Amino acid sequence: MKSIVFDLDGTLVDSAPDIQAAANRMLAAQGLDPLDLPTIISFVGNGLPKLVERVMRVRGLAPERHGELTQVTLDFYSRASADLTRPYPNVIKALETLSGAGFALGVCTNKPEAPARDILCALDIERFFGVVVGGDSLAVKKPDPAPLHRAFEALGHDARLYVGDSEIDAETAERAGVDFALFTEGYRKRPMEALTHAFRFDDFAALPGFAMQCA
Ligand SMILES: O=C(O)COP(=O)(O)O
Ligand SMILES: [Mg+2]
Repeated sequence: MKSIVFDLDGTLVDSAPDIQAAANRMLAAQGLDPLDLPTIISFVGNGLPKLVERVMRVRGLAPERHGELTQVTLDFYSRASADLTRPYPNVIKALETLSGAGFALGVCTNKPEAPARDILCALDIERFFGVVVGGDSLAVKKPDPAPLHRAFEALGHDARLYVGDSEIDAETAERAGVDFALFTEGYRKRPMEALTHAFRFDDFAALPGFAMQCA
């Protein structure tokens, strides 16, 4: 039976509004103007430390303060990681269908593991997942294939599918040697044709049919 691992931000959940709120609270604490949602979305993908680095660069903050301001942003985010974050339409139904059909499910995200787990719990979808690998769970992050390998190893099945929304996810799947399904409504920057994928979908209602056909 097949195992399926999901990316989190821009794939299972639209989380950018809470990420934006945390980044803007950090900026406000420095007396700086907020950033709009499209700008924040363009900074998501390589994990929270990288997002803070990008926010600092556009607001002219000294790079030496990166460690401190990453912690400030993470503290704000940890206190409110699921206030505005919602699953995309039909995500919960798809997870129910897939787990009911015997698929082993997991999460591999570049978001730090603690807020990733908090979000899954707050949205009551943690029960579907046998493993959660975060951006700080290992020494390396996606697009290094190690976090994805770790997730699939924990699920313990051979046939493998990774579901994600970004160029980072497509590259990670390619380097890990697993099939990739692209959710087209997330935070991708390049045209969907530019990303290697076995399947693409704009509605989670379409995913179980594809997964079952290749299981
Ligand atoms: O936290 C990020 O920057 C990206 O997270 P994701 O890997 O779940 O898309
Ligand atoms: Mg993503």
